[in-house]
Formats: sequence, C-alpha cells, structure tokens
Amino acid sequence: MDSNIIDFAAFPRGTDTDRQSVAESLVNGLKNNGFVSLTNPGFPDDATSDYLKLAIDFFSLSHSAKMKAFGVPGPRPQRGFGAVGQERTAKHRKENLTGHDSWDKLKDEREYFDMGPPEDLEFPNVWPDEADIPGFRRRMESYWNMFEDVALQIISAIEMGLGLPPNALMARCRPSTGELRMNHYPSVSLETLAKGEIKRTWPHVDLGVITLLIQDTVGGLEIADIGQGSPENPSFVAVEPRGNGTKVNVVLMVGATLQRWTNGLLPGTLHQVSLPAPMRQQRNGDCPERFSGAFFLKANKSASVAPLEQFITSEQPVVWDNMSALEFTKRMVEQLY
Ligand SMILES: O=C(O)CCC(=O)C(=O)O
Ligand SMILES: [Fe+2]
Repeated sequence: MDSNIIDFAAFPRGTDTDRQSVAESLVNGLKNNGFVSLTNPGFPDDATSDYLKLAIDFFSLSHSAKMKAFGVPGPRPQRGFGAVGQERTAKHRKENLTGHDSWDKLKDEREYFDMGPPEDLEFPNVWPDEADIPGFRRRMESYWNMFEDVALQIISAIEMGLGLPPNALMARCRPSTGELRMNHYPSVSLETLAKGEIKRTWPHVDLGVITLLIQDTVGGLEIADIGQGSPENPSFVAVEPRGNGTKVNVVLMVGATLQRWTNGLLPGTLHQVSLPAPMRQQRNGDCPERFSGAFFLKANKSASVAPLEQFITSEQPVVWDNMSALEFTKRMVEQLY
C-alpha cells in the first residue's frame, strides 16, 4: 500500500484541472487501497482536536449522567449514548464468528454517542442534561453541520473522479441523514484482548455512504489491505494518526451504501480497532484509553441503495436487494444488538 495521503485543499478552491486531479487521485485511492487519508479536508483549524476534547468531556460524565441520553437499541437510526458492549460490530460480518461458538461472546470494548441531523423529527436526537455538560448540544449541532459540509464536498469529488454527471450521487445524499459519533475505548488489559472475544472494534464495514474518521494520537485503527489476505483472514494495516510527518486530519472510508451504488467498483472499507502498533509485542499491561470521532454520511431516507445504472454491466450484474436507504439502515442496525 502506498502512503495514500491526498491533499484535499485544491478541490473546493482550485482550478478545474486541480479539482479533476484531486478527484481522480481520491477515487484511485479508494479503488486501489480501499480508503484514503486526507490532509486539509476543509475543517476550521483545531476543529477536530476540539471535537475530540468534547468527547473526553462527555465520556468523563458519570454513568447516570450519560444514561440520561441513552439510545434505546432497535431497528432504527442510532441516537444517543451506548454503553460499553452494547453495540456488537462483530455481528455484521459472518467471518468474525470463525473459531468462536457464540455471537454473544464477541464484544466491542467501547462506549459511544451518536447524533443524527439536528432537525430530524422522525428520529430525534437524545441529549444529556444541559447542566451536566453545558453547550454540548449546541456544539454537537454545529459540528454536525461542519462534518456534513466537508462530506458533501467529498461526494462531489467522488462523483467527478468516477466520471459521473454532476448530482448523480449528490441527489441520493441530500438531504442527508448523516450521523456524528464519538467513541471512547476505555483502558483495557492486554490479557483480556488476547483471549480474542473482546476487541476494541471488530472488523466491519460502515453502512453509510462514506465515513470521515478522526482519531487521537493513541493509534489502533487498522484497514484491510485490498489484494492481500482473504475474507476469512484479512491482512490489516495500521492507519496511524499521522502519516509520513504530515498532519492527516481525516481518514476517508467507503461505506456499504457507496459500495452498492457503485456496484462494487468502490469496495466497502473493512476496518477494525486493535492494539496501537508499539504494543503488539507486549503481553502484560494495559492498552491506554482512546478517543475517536466519525461522521457517517448517510443517504436521503427514501433514496435507493441499488447501483447506479452506469455501474451495471453483463459482466457485473446486480447482486444486492433494492430497498430505501432507511430500510437498509433499519435492517443493518437491527443486527447490531
Ligand atoms: O475508532 C475508530 O478508529 C474506528 C471507529 C469505527 O470504526 C466506527 O465507529 O464505526
Ligand atoms: Fe467503523
């Protein structure tokens, strides 16, 4: 895998030639490596580090304060707080069961908070008490808009890089039902992780269109190397918080919806959260706590998750069911608990 870092600055601001060049490198990176790391994705200075600081503030609340924003598990878009072990990412991938006798034992050692569009009345957000964490709701709503703006710019770039007419993907995204998440991985003993039933996050593909992922400096995010390994035994490569001395602001991943829209041309990014690279040879001790943030750009609720006609050929027929993006979310989320 090459360094796979793309400077996105020229896409929103450059000439047509610059924009085309960024768009093509982005799509080639997604096709060949399954993800890309972006510098200058378009966030205001310090926004991503401030977002991670807000995550620290939220997860430092008492359990009872966090539970005031509890997100009831169910077949619907995820909202609110989920305690450690509640979401079972392992269940999204049948290969994760290999060598284990029950799904119930495969757990993710992480807690999380999810919010959907600020104005969503059908699946409203749930919030902690303002008195417990003043300004949390206001700041999250503003971050949601910030992440959505950048994600939609990236959709324009992907559209261009794929040679699609303008709006071909955008029309299925807007108004988006994106979800902004914060993750906290508590400190966990290496002995617990070595048993193989509990992971920080089990291998999975996110279900939205694209994911923008930000992480603190602990490390541990790993992405399957396309072309290496097999579905039963993927070959994971660490995606360090900073690459080649360059400040990488965001990791861009392909979700299951975009994989479907492109009929598999852009493969869904298989990823997991494992030990930070320097701890791999260690047997004893604790893996330090870690924080990350993700924006899952999700399609308009009524958009289809079927491939665009441009990607359907006799060699590459459609292999997935057609349904609305909302139905797809419900089916996938239902499997997670
Ligand atoms: O924490 C990370 O780096 C990845 C989190 C993740 O995969 C997710 O929230 O879907
Ligand atoms: Fe993920």
